[in-house]
Amino acid sequence: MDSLPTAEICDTNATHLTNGDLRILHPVFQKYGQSQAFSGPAVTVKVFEDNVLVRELLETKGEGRVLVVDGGGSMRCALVGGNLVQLAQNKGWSGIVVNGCIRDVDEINLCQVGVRALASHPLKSNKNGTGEKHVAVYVGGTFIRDGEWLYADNDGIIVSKFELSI
Ligand SMILES: O=C([O-])CC(=O)C(=O)O
Repeated sequence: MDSLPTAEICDTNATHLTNGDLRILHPVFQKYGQSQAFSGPAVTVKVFEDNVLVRELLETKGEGRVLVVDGGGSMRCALVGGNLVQLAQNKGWSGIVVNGCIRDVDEINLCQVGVRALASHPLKSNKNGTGEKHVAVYVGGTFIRDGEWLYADNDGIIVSKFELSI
């Protein structure tokens, strides 16, 4: 999916940056997948070392949305792997942002879906189904609410209260 350039969004939305309607995530994410730029309404999920809810959401129609997974920054297992990214692609998600780790990097890098995560980790997560869907999450130093708009490209990731146009 085509996306507005994040640098241009920042240049043309100074007021929204000041009042907090537009927030820039800390530049701590690695880039995976073929898509260099993606955007869409955020769907949020908060989990810890358990990815059952992540799969449940990716099994629904993506309709160009971006799944934001707050995994609490855990460096002890992967919340998303090649199967889930393939599923996301098949269901029409435009991207996945993970405050945590992913695995199957070589497979993910062949997929069209844009993926951002802190790091890769070879271990799969627990499968107990704990966590919360559609709650406000704190990722990359900013709150992200379900339904806010997320824009990611090679310069960074920003989140906006409203859909943006230039
Ligand atoms: O199922 C998982 O836990 C994650 C994974 O490895 C995949 O998506 O391929």
